Amino acid sequence: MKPYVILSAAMTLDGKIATKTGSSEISGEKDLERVHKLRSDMDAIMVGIGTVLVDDPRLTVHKVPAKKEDNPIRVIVDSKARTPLNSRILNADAKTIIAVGNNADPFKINNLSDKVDVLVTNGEKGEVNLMELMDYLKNIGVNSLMLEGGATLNFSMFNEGLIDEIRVCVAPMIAGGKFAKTLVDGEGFDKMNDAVKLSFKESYILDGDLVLIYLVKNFF
Ligand SMILES: NC(=O)C1=CN([C@@H]2O[C@H](COP(=O)(O)OP(=O)(O)OC[C@H]3O[C@@H](n4cnc5c(N)ncnc54)[C@H](OP(=O)(O)O)[C@@H]3O)[C@@H](O)[C@H]2O)C=CC1
Ligand SMILES: Nc1nc(O)c(N)c(N[C@@H]2O[C@H](COP(=O)(O)O)[C@@H](O)[C@H]2O)n1
Repeated sequence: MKPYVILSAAMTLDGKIATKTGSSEISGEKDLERVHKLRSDMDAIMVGIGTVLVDDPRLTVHKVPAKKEDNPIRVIVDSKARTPLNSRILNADAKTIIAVGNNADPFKINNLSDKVDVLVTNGEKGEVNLMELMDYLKNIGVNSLMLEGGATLNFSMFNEGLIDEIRVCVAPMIAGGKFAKTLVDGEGFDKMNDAVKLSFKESYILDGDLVLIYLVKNFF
């Protein structure tokens, strides 16, 4: 069992979601309003620890008028419980769940547990078991989940067949750089035959940003 998962991201025309230094202000204001309306419609929003460490995101609805109850549950994929204790995702603006692996330091888990919910999962190599996490979320009533990156988590989620839809903003910019993160990094697939197949749904322009919506076709 799993929630319906929408991958949401902004990238430059050359597919980068951040520069090599981690700078990632890509969407224009209108596009950010679109993203935040989507956040308010979703039950939960998920990012990887890489994104938390670089961006210190809030993951709340703050670009359009909203009440505290409009904020989705925040879910962090953090196998070693590295989330800094002063991170903004630990504040009281919304419920937060940190998913860790079974080798995470119990002391770090305890510190995080004082502030938010911590879920210990059983990934084979100590990573967060994403299937187990999806099952847990669905069981607590999360029917829709917005995946907001980053590049490494996006690949794992595709690799495990957990993404249903993609909504991406393509901004009229080129960032370049072989060390800049792209929409999907991770290990990548070996053969193009294994690539995730998509079906085009919709596109439109928001103040120069191109919004593309695709459905994922090949569930296995
Ligand atoms: N433009 C945009 O729309 C967005 C841009 N970004 C940018 O992306 C960058 C961060 O991306 P990235 O560095 O790839 O980090 P991610 O946010 O993708 O986090 C990846 C980390 O999550 C942890 N993790 C635990 N279990 C898993 C698992 N099963 N699969 C995958 N990861 C797992 C790993 O760390 P560990 O082993 O320590 O647990 C891994 O290194 C930042 O620069 C950020 O600004 C991010 C989101 C959106
Ligand atoms: N849609 C979108 N456009 C961009 O240009 C972005 N840089 C991002 N980044 C994602 O949003 C998070 C920040 O959220 P808060 O404003 O702090 O709530 C960031 O961590 C990325 O996940 N998204």
